[in-house]
Amino acid sequence: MIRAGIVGGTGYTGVELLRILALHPNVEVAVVTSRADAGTRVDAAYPSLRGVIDVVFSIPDVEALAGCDVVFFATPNGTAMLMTLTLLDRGVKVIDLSADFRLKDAAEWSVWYGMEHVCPELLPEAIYGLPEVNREAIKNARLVANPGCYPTSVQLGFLPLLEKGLADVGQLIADVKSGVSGAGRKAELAYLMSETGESFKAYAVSGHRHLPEISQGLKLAAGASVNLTFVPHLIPMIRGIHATLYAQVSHNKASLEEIQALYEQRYAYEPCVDVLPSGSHPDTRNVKGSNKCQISLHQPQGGQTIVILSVIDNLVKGAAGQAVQNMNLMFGFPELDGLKTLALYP
Ligand SMILES: NC(=O)C1=CN([C@@H]2O[C@H](COP(=O)(O)OP(=O)(O)OC[C@H]3O[C@@H](n4cnc5c(N)ncnc54)[C@H](OP(=O)(O)O)[C@@H]3O)[C@@H](O)[C@H]2O)C=CC1
Ligand SMILES: CC(=O)N[C@@H](CCC(=O)OP(=O)(O)O)C(=O)O
Repeated sequence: MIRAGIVGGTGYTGVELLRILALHPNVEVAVVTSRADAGTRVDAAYPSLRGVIDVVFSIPDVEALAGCDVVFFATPNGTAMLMTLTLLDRGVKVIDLSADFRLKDAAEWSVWYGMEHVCPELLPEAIYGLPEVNREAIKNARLVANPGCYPTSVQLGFLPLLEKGLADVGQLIADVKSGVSGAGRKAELAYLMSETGESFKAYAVSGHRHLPEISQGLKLAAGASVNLTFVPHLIPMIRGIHATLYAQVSHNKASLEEIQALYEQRYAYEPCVDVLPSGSHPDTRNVKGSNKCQISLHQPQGGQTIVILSVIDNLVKGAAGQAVQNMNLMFGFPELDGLKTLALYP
């Protein structure tokens, strides 16, 4: 049994970590923090956890967290970087669900996140926690930067094409829709039901902070700089991300059948990526609550545009589930421990 700590245990990704870790065979949840709810039993705030989590919310305290084997940060950007160095020095492994360690370039991070990085010296060491790309490095990591939700769906969708040099890297488009839980549990006017319900809008079209993260990953896959247009949308549902990705693949490079075979081969041994039969239309409902990414491929009117559809649950493969997948790799546990949940339907 290892001891796990969660900083930010009352947020959506924190509670999702609790839901998954509560039934994990090798993990005892030892510390769960919340400043607002300190002193309250976790299962009083979240009665679904009665009988499986026996912890009281505490204020974030580095001494208490240092007694854990692994600490998850499910906190707003700029929080994990304040405590990570101390925890690593005390022999604790850290998995950060926020963006503090995702970008390799501290100056670029400051531009997108609007603050100075306090420990840029850790950025080279941090492993980007996308197991489908970095599985071996994750196994030996002390510090994992868990990918963002949009970046997970977009990278998994584009990777096979880019790794094989089949797509025009100057013309990539990611048109992506997220459920409202992607914005976290904060009370804000924009996320009220009466603001988001029965309506649908794009946002941050001129630049979203996930753009540099996605570009960084796609550049590594392609071995060349990429030009990506990324447009996020807020859609009136609670969980789920649907990415519609467009890539130009000239006819003399590959047919749709060859691309389908490439994706099936690339993800054949990936337990959390499921390539659907050609022509399928994945539905966010079919991955809700599970750590799966479902992908399908299309070639409208036989043209040069390949359309890739990629769906995940933003809170699971897009956050807490992927974080547990990374923890399993870091501690040598079976990769799917705690994650063998099927989607809820309907
Ligand atoms: N929601 C999603 O779909 C995804 C979110 N992420 C990222 O994961 C992180 C958490 O997201 P989410 O769960 O949605 O966020 P929430 O806003 O729902 O929750 C944030 C949590 O962090 C705690 N917190 C806030 N400020 C601090 C602080 N300064 N120090 C310590 N704890 C703090 C809060 O509790 P309290 O204030 O009581 O301490 C709360 O428990 C964010 O960085 C987010 O960007 C990543 C992928 C997907
Ligand atoms: C719908 C919505 O608002 N989504 C959030 C992104 C999700 C997120 O939490 O961002 P990180 O993965 O970088 O932590 C946003 O656009 O700000």
